[in-house]
Amino acid sequence: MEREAKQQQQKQKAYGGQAQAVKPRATARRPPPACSVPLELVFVSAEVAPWSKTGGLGDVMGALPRAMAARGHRVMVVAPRYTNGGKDIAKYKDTKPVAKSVWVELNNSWHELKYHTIVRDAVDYVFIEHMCYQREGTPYGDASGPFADNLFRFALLSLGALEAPLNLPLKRDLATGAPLDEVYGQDVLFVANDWHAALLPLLLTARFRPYGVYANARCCLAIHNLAHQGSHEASRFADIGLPGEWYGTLEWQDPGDKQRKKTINVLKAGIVTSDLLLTVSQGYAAEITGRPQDARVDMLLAQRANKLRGIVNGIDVNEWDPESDKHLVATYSAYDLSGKAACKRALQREMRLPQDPELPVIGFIGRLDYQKGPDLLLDALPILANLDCQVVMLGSGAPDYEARLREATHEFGWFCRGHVGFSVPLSHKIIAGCDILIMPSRFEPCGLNQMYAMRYGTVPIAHATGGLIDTIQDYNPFAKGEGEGTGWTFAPAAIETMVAALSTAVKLFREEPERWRALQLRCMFNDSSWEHAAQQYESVLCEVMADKVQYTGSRK
Ligand SMILES: Nc1ncnc2c1ncn2[C@@H]1O[C@H](COP(=O)(O)OP(=O)(O)O[C@H]2O[C@H](CO)[C@@H](O)[C@H](O)[C@H]2O)[C@@H](O)[C@H]1O
Repeated sequence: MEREAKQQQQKQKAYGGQAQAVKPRATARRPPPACSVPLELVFVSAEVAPWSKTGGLGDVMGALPRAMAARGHRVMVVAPRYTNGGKDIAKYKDTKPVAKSVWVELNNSWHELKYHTIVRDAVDYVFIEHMCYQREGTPYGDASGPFADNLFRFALLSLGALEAPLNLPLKRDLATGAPLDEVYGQDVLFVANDWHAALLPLLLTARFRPYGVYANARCCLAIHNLAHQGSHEASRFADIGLPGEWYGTLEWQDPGDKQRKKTINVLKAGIVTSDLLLTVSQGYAAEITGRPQDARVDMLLAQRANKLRGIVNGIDVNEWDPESDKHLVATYSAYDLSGKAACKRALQREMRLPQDPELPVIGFIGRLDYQKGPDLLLDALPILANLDCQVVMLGSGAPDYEARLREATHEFGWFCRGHVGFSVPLSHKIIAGCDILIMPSRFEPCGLNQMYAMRYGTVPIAHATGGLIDTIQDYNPFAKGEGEGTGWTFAPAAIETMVAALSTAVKLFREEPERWRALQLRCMFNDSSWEHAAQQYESVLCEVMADKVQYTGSRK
C-alpha cells in the first residue's frame, strides 16, 4: 500500500509539467495469502546470486525465495558452494559451517557433504561443500568446456538438498525468527530449478519414498530454459546410483537424431516425476507446448500441459534501483532524469565513444549464445552505422561470438564498442546509460534485462518471443492522452525487422522528445517487482500442497 502511494505521488510529480493526468493503478490491496498454513519451501538451484551467478537463474534464485519468505513462508535455498579453485572463498565468508555432515552414496562410493548456512531476509541459504565444487571455472565448466562429471556433480546437489530438510536444524519461529533447533522435516515442497536439479524428484521417488520418507512432500520443477536438458550418454546412468528399474525414466532417444543414439535426459526425468511444472512466462509455456513435434522433450511437456504453469519472473527492485544503484556515477528517479544523462555521458566516456547526448545509445547485454541473437546485431552494424546512433555490447560465451564482438569494436569503433567479459558493474552502467536496450533473442523464456531497462527509463526493443511478449507493451503512436506502450517488439527474428524497429525508436527519440520522455516514464512506472510473481507462485504452490495424495512406501 505504502509503496503504491509513494509511486503514485512520484508519478504525479514526474508528469507534473505535462498536460495529461495520471490514472491511478487499479491494484492497491495485497490479496490474502492463498494457503491456510505457511509453506515449507526448499528451492534447489545450481546458482544463487550474489554467491553464484552466470545468468538469469542466479538472479531469480537471489530474489524469488526472499519474496516468498516476505509472504510468511519458511524458505530454504540449497546450492553448491563453488570456490573456483580458492578464488571465490571470500564470497562465503559470512556463512557458518553446520556441525553435522551427511554421508550419501553415489556412483558406488560414499561422499561426505558438509553444509554452510546463512540467514538473509528470513531465507535460509544452504551451501553444499564437496571437492567437486572446488575446482577452477564457472559452476558448469572451464576453458576446455563443460565438466565431464556434471551429471554426478548435480546428482550430488539433488541428494544433498534432499538430505538438508531432514538433517539441518535450521527451523526458526516464523513470527520472531528465533532458532528452534529443529529440522524443517518431511512435509516440504521442493522447487527444483532447471536440469541441474531435475534429478531431485526422481531421487525423491526412487530413494526416499519407497522407505516411507517424504510421503507428503511435493516437488515442482521450474524450467528456466528448455534448451538445456542435461543430456548425457546412456552409459552414464551408473553415475546416478539408481537401480536399473529407473533407467526408463531417464532414457531418451532424440527423434531428430538419425543415428538413433540412446541418451539419458535429466530434464525428461524431472518432467515425468514432478508433481507440477513451472516455467517463467505464459508466452514460453505456450511456445514449449504448442509445437510438440519440433523438439526433443516438448512432446512430454505437451502431454503434461495441464500440469504446466507459466509465471513471469519479477526483478529484484533493490538490486536494480536507479535511485540507489551503487554502480552509477549519478542516481536518478522518474522525477528527475538528469542523473540518467550523467550516466549516459559516463558510459560513453568509459566505452571511448563521443560524449554526445543527441546520439541515442543502444545497448546489448547477454550470454553470447545463439539464443540471444548477438549475431543479428553484429550483422546489422553496417546498416546501423547510417542511423546516427551508438552501440554498446557486453557479453561472454561462445568463442566465435566473442571474437566477432572484438572485431566489431575494431571495425566500427567510431560508433560501436563491445566488451567481452562478465561484469555486473558494467551491466548496471549500460542499463542506466543507454537510451535503448536491444534484445534480438531467438527465444527467451522470460528475460530480465528488458525489465531492468524499463526500471531505468531505458526503452526495450525485442524479438516478439516468450516472456518478451508478456513483458513489453508495444508503443502505440496513435494513442491519446498519456500514451501507450513500453517499447517495441519485432518478428521474425531478422536483421530487417530489428533495424526497422530500431529506426522507428531512434526517430521518436530524435524528433519527439516529449513523447520519448512519456515513454520512458511509462517504462519506469511499470511494476515488475517480485511481489506480483510471488503471489502467483504462492497460489500455485499451495494448490500442489493441498493435493492430499500420499506416496506410501513399501520397503520400510
Ligand atoms: N556479460 C555479462 N555481464 C554481466 N551480466 C550479464 C552478462 N551476461 C548476462 N548478464 C546478466 O545475467 C542475467 C541474464 O538474464 P537472462 O534473463 O538473460 O537469463 P538467461 O538467459 O541466463 O536465463 C534463463 O533464465 C532466466 C530466469 O528465469 C530467464 O529470464 C531467461 O529467459 C532464460 O533464458 C541478467 O541479469 C544479465 O544482466
